[in-house]
Amino acid sequence: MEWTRGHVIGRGATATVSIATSSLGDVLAVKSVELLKSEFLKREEKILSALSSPFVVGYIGCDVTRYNNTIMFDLMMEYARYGSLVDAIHKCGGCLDEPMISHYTSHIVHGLEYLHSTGVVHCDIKGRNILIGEDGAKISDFGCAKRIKNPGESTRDDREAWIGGTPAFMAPEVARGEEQGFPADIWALGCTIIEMATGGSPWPNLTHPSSLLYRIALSEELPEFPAFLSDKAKDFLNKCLRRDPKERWTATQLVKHPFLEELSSVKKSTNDDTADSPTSILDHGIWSFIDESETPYNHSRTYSTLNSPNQILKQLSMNSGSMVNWNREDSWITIRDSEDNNIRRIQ
Ligand SMILES: Nc1ncnc2c1ncn2[C@@H]1O[C@H](COP(=O)(O)OP(=O)(O)OP(=O)(O)O)[C@@H](O)[C@H]1O
Repeated sequence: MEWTRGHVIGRGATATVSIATSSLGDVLAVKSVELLKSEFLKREEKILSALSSPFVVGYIGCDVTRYNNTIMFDLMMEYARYGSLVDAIHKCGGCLDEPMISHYTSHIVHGLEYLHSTGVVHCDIKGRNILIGEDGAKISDFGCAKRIKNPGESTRDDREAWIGGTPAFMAPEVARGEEQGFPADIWALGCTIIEMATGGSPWPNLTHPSSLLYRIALSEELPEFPAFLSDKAKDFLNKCLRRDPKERWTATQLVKHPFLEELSSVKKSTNDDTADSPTSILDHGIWSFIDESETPYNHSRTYSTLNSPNQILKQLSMNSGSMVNWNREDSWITIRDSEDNNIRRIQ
């Protein structure tokens, strides 16, 4: 397919997204990265190309092109003209009202139900990774996603053991480096509902990466439920934000929750259709941020072999390998391991 690159519409930690037009006049979005650094985008392309749902951004194709004397790998997708859910939150004055939250949540839950039924864990659900198109919200950015081959089995291969995502949206078991399965996406969905309701982080008082990870991993706390939400909405949040992943509702259970009953027009059919330069987290001296005198939160039996929050944070770092990068944009920091494909994002 012939296509022409237009202006930039978004920049992530790894890629630049531009608008483009096809020779047939269709408008599309093209996510591009230098071919030599395209490992993550190729992996994203592999996962996205196998998906087809009205609640997931549509895959169009991929290409290798020359741009400004650089060979680029391009992932072509459906163009979501209203940008991300974060853009929608800003446009609505900084937070969404409950009917809008219910509306978008319905789409995201249906998207998760579809992904999980195909064995895909998204691993980075948050407002920035939900796009808004003509027909509603769509899950995008599969750069952290992974396939679980045998969801019912406890044995996991190396890929299934990867831990990734954005710490403010990380489930406790993920923050502890234990596992990242379907329930982790449900926790992140709960955090995204809080993001829609407040326009901010689910953990607003924790801006420091290590404090955030300590709190999520080791405390018994939950993010605060926004007071203005109805009992139905709070009950929905309560089903998502359970610290024990086994107690969280599945996406299939959540689609039937009364909080989403308002939804009438959701299509359920299958669709055929400026970041800073990355620098090493070690260069930033993250471990010097960890105050030995910081009070450890309650430890549970699951990580009894670890006797201090420092060890847990160090284990998280080791899980992410040696080539760890972070990248600030809109206050988010993304950390990736280019060798083992492990990814961390820290707010
Ligand atoms: N299909 C699309 N239609 C419209 N805008 C898009 C589309 N895809 C991405 N964008 C815009 O580009 C931004 C960056 O895209 P994306 O999150 O996929 O990149 P990324 O490099 O994986 O980001 P990060 O790793 O930092 O989350 C999005 O937040 C959104 O604003």
